[in-house]
Amino acid sequence: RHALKVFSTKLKENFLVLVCDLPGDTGSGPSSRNASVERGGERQSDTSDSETTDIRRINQQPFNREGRYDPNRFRLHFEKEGKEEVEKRKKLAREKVLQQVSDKELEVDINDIYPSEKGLGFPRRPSWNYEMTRESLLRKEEKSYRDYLDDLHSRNPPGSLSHFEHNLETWRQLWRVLEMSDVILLIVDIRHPVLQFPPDLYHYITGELQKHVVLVLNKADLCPPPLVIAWKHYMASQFPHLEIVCFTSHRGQPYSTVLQKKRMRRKADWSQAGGPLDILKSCQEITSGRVDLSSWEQKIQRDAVSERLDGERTDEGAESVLVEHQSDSALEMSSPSQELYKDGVLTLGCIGFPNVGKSSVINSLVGRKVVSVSRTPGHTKYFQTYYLTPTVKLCDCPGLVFPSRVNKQLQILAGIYPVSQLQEPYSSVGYLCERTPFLSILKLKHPSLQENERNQESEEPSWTAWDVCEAWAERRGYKTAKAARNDVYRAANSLLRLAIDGRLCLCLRPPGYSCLREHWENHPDLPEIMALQGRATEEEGTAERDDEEDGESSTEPEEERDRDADDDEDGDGDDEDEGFGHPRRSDDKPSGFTVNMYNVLRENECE
Ligand SMILES: Nc1nc2c(ncn2[C@@H]2O[C@H](COP(=O)(O)OP(=O)(O)OP(=O)(O)O)[C@@H](O)[C@H]2O)c(=O)[nH]1
Repeated sequence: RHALKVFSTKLKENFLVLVCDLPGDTGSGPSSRNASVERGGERQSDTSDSETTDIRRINQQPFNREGRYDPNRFRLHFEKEGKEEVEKRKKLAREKVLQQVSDKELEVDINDIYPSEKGLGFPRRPSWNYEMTRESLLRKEEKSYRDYLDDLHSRNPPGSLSHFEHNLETWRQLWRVLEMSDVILLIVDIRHPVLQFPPDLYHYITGELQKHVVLVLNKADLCPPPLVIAWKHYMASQFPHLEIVCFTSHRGQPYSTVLQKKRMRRKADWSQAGGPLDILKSCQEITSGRVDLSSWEQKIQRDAVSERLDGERTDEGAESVLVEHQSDSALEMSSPSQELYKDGVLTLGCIGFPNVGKSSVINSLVGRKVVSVSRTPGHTKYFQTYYLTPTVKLCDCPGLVFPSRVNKQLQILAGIYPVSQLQEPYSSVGYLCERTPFLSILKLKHPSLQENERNQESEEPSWTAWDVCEAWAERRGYKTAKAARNDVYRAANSLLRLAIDGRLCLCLRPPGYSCLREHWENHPDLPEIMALQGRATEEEGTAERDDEEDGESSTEPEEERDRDADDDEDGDGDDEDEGFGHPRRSDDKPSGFTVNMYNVLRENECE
């Protein structure tokens, strides 16, 4: 920490920016996160003072090749589901015939996800003073947290709440980030922003804390531009104090195919992101001259220039950014900063659900890869601060799942749960299939049909979620090890991953979207959104570049792949010729909208 302080001071004086790892930060010090692990008495726990036997810990701490504990993984703690409920859902997935839902059902009102009368807040830090001992403060926090849970459960009958974070330590990190930040970047996935925007958090920040929230509508590349605009307007109408920014870290990418997924990982280029300048503009608006943000603006410009010159940024040319790793002791007896923009520095806090792309946003802002990126929810490293420039600091927070009334199947499709650890993936597959034209995209053959019946003109049999998984297993050749039967569990996992990655894309819509469709499809902001997505130019150039890259091997670090136990490398990588289109529903006719987003991936790409 001493070394870091020295660097921090130099940083301010000379604009010397360094990447710095704490030498002793292997978890052996008494105040490190590993100390928490030791305190917890279990090597693999990230501690929850509020743990009960009803908690399921998700994301087993992985061991790397040498079998060492990885301190950077933060585990989600969700309430265990009853065996009975899981079995019931499995049965339903085998029996219920899938029916396409109406477009109206894709429209989601935020008040249905977070009804105000259900007390769906988040746990607050209880008051404290310097007279209290550390132990008494911790006890008070635990009690307050238990009271919060009791209240929540008294207002919401069993089974009605979504999965949500039960690890008090994660909430403590949120408190700390809220305390030390001047402006909060609340990051959501544009495909379903209302699932990941807890109104209580917004009201707390803008009301009680009197701070600003910048809503980052991330992964804008996965959503048709009219829908991006419609969501932006909806959120602005519901939450008038928000600054709203659209963002993508995968700018100019065609809708991904299985092959493309690997390329995106290999070619992660953070300066390609669309949106950093808009975040800066929002912050300029908010700070209105109280912080000198010119160094940030220059950094963004330099990043853009170096990208144009080099095509690819190298570590040598790129600016490095100092990273300060906060220990858990930093979460304790600290006083909330009352003073905004202390020492002329703007502190931005990054908050969001798991998998919304927080790390990718941070990487894009920082300009080089300092945070590992993972598809596995809950992967963000523990509390870290990035000194972006002498006057701009970024604070990271682990992925947080707030309680809501969203249905669990949808929640899983929104990527909050490590798919490989799902007890029952089939009902989520059913939910997905009822909302996407899965048959035409996946080109499945019903398991009840014999090979010779394939092309016969018989009536299409009805499908259950189980049938879909079975047919997908058949198509991909997923077999169980013992009996060489179709591996439906693996198939279900694979389908869910396609959805989470946006390759079998389910986008929710704001209320009234269908009625106003034409309005959004002719909106004057469309060119702006398309430019952000990097789609204003034709995809041809990208395709050429893709071809050149064939056969290159991934440069993703080995450990990174090891850590992603959730990845289905072999499964997904097998069929490099396969791709899955942005689903086109019956009414997806872009009237008057000249660039057809849905044509970007044609259905026959699957063949
Ligand atoms: N298509 C698309 N995918 C993205 C974008 N940003 C992130 N992703 C993908 O989303 C997944 C999650 O990204 P992360 O940046 O690791 O998300 P996170 O919010 O930090 O996740 P946690 O560590 O779980 O909290 C990864 O597979 C990313 O490649 C984006 O702008 N567009």
